[in-house]
Amino acid sequence: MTETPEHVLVLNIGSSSIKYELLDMTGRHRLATGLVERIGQEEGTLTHRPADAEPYVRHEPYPDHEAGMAAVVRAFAETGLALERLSLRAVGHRVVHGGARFRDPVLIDDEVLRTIEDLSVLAPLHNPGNLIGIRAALRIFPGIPQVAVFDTAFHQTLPPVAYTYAVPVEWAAEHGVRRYGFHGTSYAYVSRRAAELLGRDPSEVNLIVLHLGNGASAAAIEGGRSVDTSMGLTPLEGLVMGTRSGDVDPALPAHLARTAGLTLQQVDDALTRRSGLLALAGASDMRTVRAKAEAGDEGARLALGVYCYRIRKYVGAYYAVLGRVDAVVFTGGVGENDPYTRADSLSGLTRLGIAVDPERNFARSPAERFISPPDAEVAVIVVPTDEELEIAAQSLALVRAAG
Ligand SMILES: Nc1ncnc2c1ncn2[C@@H]1O[C@H](COP(=O)(O)OP(=O)(O)O)[C@@H](O)[C@H]1O
Ligand SMILES: CC(=O)OP(=O)(O)O
Ligand SMILES: [Mg+2]
Repeated sequence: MTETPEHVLVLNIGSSSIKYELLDMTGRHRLATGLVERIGQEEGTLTHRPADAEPYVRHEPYPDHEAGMAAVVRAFAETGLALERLSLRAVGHRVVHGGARFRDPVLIDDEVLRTIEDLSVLAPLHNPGNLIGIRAALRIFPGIPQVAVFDTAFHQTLPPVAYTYAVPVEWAAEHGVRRYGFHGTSYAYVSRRAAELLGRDPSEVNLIVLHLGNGASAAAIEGGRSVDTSMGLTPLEGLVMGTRSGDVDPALPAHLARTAGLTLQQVDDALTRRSGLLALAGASDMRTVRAKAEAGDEGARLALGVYCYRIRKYVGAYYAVLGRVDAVVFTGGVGENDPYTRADSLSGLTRLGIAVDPERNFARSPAERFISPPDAEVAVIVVPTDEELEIAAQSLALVRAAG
């Protein structure tokens, strides 16, 4: 018997880009992936990659997300995969900030849209783009269930001691001031895969997971549930990132207002868009930073030192939080591909049972793999994340449950 294919389109939309994947969830394989870049600029680029044909590339202006989405639909049609003929089961959207409201994926309606809009102030690099994309998709795919999958949802299990800031309590009640955490879709996927690789049920394993991409965060996962994570009220707290500072003294904005005359907006903008690797090394992309460091650039060397030192501090902290750690797991573009970051950030931790085997660590491979020595007390594992597959699976499960 041949099964009816179940197609899900996944959209991960930023302020000037649309990343998408079309998955056939029956066989769990990708039919196409793609990216529209530089939306709103004079010339944009669409790169569409069908699974079984040459990439389809277009250079043309995409004045807004609607135009970008229309170009995506066209790219599918011109490469022989008309979306309307596939009868999509769902469109799954990555939404970064869901506040305390969403523990699970939801079908998008006007009220959900309003809540995502209200939360935009807490994720200014992410939610506004997510919203524009959702609205465009609602118009382009009328009648197809649209599902929001939130980065914050997986961290709704954080205990009060981990999510409470020691600040005036009315800020929490009136302004939602607490820690939320992000990259949850990635943590859900990666922690389940890590448990499988360890041959144990997720409820039995304690993990420290390091999601190191453009945005970067760490999470302590106890028995499959997130109990602490390094991002907080917004995706600015915690580790050093491409353009974000991560942890700083909270007195910094007031200090700069008094001494440099900067406005709060200017400081916020600098900490979000002009800090991190970009500030210290002059580049936000890890590959460029590594190349500069190898060429002797002192700023790039310091940036890498600060980046890895911050990760090591969080690993130590989460070891203390968990008490027992079965594995440290690396994921995200940097975590999956940069053996130097993995080695540096776990150096000096042998007393905790954490070590990286140089040969395994430097072996080039895109696959899931152990990089700790064979007899290590704590496993160190690389697990390529797949947020799109997780979003598609969660979206389909919701649509099926909704009948
Ligand atoms: N081979 C590599 N070595 C070091 N860093 C890499 C490598 N490949 C990708 N990266 C880094 O991964 C980061 C992007 O991670 P990714 O998870 O793709 O980002 P995003 O958060 O946008 O999804 C960039 O800093 C990039 O330089
Ligand atoms: C929440 C977040 O930081 O996401 P990204 O890594 O995609 O920027
Ligand atoms: Mg990512």
